[in-house]
Amino acid sequence: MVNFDSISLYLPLMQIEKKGDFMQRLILASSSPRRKELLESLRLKFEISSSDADESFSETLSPAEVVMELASRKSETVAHDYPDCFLIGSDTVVVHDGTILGKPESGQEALQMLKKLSGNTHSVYTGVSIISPEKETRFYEKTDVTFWDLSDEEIDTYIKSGEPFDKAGGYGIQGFGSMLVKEISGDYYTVVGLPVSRLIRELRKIGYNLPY
Ligand SMILES: Cc1cn([C@H]2C[C@H](O)[C@@H](COP(=O)(O)OP(=O)(O)OP(=O)(O)O)O2)c(=O)[nH]c1=O
Repeated sequence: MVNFDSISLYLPLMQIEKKGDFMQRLILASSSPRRKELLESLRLKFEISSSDADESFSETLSPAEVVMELASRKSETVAHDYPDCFLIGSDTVVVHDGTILGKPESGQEALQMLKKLSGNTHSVYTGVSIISPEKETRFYEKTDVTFWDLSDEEIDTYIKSGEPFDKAGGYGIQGFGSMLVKEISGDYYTVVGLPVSRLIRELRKIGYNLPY
């Protein structure tokens, strides 16, 4: 004799379990339009939650530690709103001659930064934190960027374009700032703010179901 009550209870549970397998939610904890575009390029479904994490850091940390620490703060800030999800936080800094350069807050600061970077090689560090339902994974990537010798006029024109102000080191390699760059060594996407090919490998390792 078949017990219909137990079947009707059992079936919906199976469906929920199966749905759960597919529906791992991916959240990008960022207000950066670049990071959104880069994650879109991976053809993954994700949601955005901007994080208002404090971005101050201790001078005793290395650049790699700084970017991973700030990336963690960003993913942790939104984690309580998204239990059981996969959350990504990321942070980028420029390092010139041992000094960490964040985003310039004025034209004067942008000028100082770009003068330092002119004719020299600097490193761009991007840290990533992924919080999965089980654990947190952190990593960073570093890319070296060499600038041409820049004239005062070039720097002035670039600052007047407005591009430096929301970008670490005061430039954007993906925009008008491309004219400043002579060569790079490392992943281009680390400079733009999200090392996507490493990210995809780390997501796979921690059990995120990729569609490919
Ligand atoms: C060097 C460089 C940086 N950047 C950007 C990447 C980052 O968005 C920004 C560094 O600031 P971040 O603090 O890393 O990021 P953010 O404030 O823009 O976004 P959120 O914290 O919400 O994720 O600089 C470029 O877009 N191009 C470049 O060539």
